[in-house]
Amino acid sequence: MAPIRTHGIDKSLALVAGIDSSTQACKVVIRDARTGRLVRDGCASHPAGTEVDPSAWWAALERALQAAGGLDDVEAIAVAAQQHGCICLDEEGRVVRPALLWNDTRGAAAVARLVAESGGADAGRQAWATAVGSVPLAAFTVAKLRWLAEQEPDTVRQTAAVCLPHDWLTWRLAGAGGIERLTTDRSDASGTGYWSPATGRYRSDLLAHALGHAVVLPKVLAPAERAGSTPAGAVLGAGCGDNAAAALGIGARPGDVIVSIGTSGTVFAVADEPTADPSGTVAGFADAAGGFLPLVCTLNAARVLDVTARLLNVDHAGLSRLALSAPPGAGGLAFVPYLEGERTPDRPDATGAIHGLTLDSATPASVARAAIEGVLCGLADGLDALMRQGVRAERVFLIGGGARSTAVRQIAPTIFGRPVLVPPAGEHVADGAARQAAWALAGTAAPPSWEHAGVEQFEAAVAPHVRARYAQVQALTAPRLD
Ligand SMILES: Nc1ncnc2c1ncn2[C@@H]1O[C@H](COP(=O)(O)OP(=O)(O)O)[C@@H](O)[C@H]1O
Ligand SMILES: O=C(CO)[C@@H](O)[C@H](O)COP(=O)(O)O
Repeated sequence: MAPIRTHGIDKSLALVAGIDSSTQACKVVIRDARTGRLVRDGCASHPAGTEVDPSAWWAALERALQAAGGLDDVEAIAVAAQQHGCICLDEEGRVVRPALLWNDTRGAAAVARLVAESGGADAGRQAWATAVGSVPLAAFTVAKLRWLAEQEPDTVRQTAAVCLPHDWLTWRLAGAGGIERLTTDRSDASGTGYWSPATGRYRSDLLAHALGHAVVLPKVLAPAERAGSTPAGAVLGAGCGDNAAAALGIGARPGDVIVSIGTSGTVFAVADEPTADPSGTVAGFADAAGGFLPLVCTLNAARVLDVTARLLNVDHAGLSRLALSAPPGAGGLAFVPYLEGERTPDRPDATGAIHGLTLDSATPASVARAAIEGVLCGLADGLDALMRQGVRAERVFLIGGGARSTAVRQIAPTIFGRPVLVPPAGEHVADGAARQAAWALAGTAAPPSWEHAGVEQFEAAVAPHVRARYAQVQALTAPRLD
């Protein structure tokens, strides 16, 4: 193993950087590699939209790094990023078209056809779950490739390599080079739809069938393996998907379930065994520590809270106050939050709805409470689906931007029917990437044990009528007009 570069200072002061290139923003934390102590941080926003030129992510990374004081004294770096995003590169490593993101639902029909080609809809779902641990939906990279094959033959002709946001940023940090130098990790590879967490191998045949020809794919690195180094000599960790990074960031262990309310809503568990759910509800992902990360993802989470606050002309604190002033169940109001279509359940063309309006329930407080309850009910359905896959849920953590909301913290246990643990507000995804960087730097068998500040536990009486009401109306939504 290469000796740790210490720049002539005490080895215990080695710094590592963790990057979270998520949907809405790029966040950087710089931490002490040994203790995990936060030294400095930075953030920069990303453009809106479901397709984004990766150069915008690079520009945001540069701004976030500058805000975080740069990398000159940093020994190792790792990048976590939004999963699934499809970046097509040509032979020279040039980006062929803007990346298609996880929340771009245009490939829904194309991927349904792809799945059905494996023996019909039901047999196809079983075949894909067996092959790659997941039934691909519009979010998956393979769905985007199939959509491109149907819609953009020129793009497909130019495409020589396909990679994900964290792969591309890591490759750029390493100074780019040829497409054969691209790397990824198990967690992000498992979101492509053409890599199997159970076998640890690509299914390049499935990719070639979707796209129409074979391409260069990033080498899949082990959790603590190095992806290379920056031109300045800092070690590059393998990087990972943002959900896997969050698990590493909060030090989750088997038996833990994490509910994240970010741009996406996710419910996922650290597990010792892979899953293969033929219904397509649970994605059978890998984690960033050598295990597995069965996951349910919804398209509508923190931004539902953003938009409801805007609708009610309040800020997030105001939304919390309003929501907590209404009773559980919001006087019969149920908010189905499918504002961007939905991934779980698979309803890409759905819109949102508010049901149960009466003269009494039509109040800002009821709308605020119903919006929060609606987001949480979708995630509670996800937790149930995980448990049907045999996942243990001994502790439930709540993280992501939405977990900063007092109302979300207090209402969550009424919906999940169990206490929820909330770590101190922070950038848990970037923290996980930083911990992975420290692991790659140390070259040890296990990641460094960083101290985690105390979690806060929220408990409340379960309100089963809220989920019952939501279940009654959840399918009653209008399709999009466009
Ligand atoms: N106090 C709060 N209450 C509710 N939502 C919040 C609060 N603070 C931030 N958010 C929302 O959380 C989201 C960002 O969460 P984050 O987990 O960082 O998302 P991502 O990783 O997808 O970029 C934004 O939509 C933001 O408006
Ligand atoms: O698609 C998924 C998981 O399968 C999303 O969780 C993305 O990884 C985006 O994450 P955020 O930007 O919401 O953190």
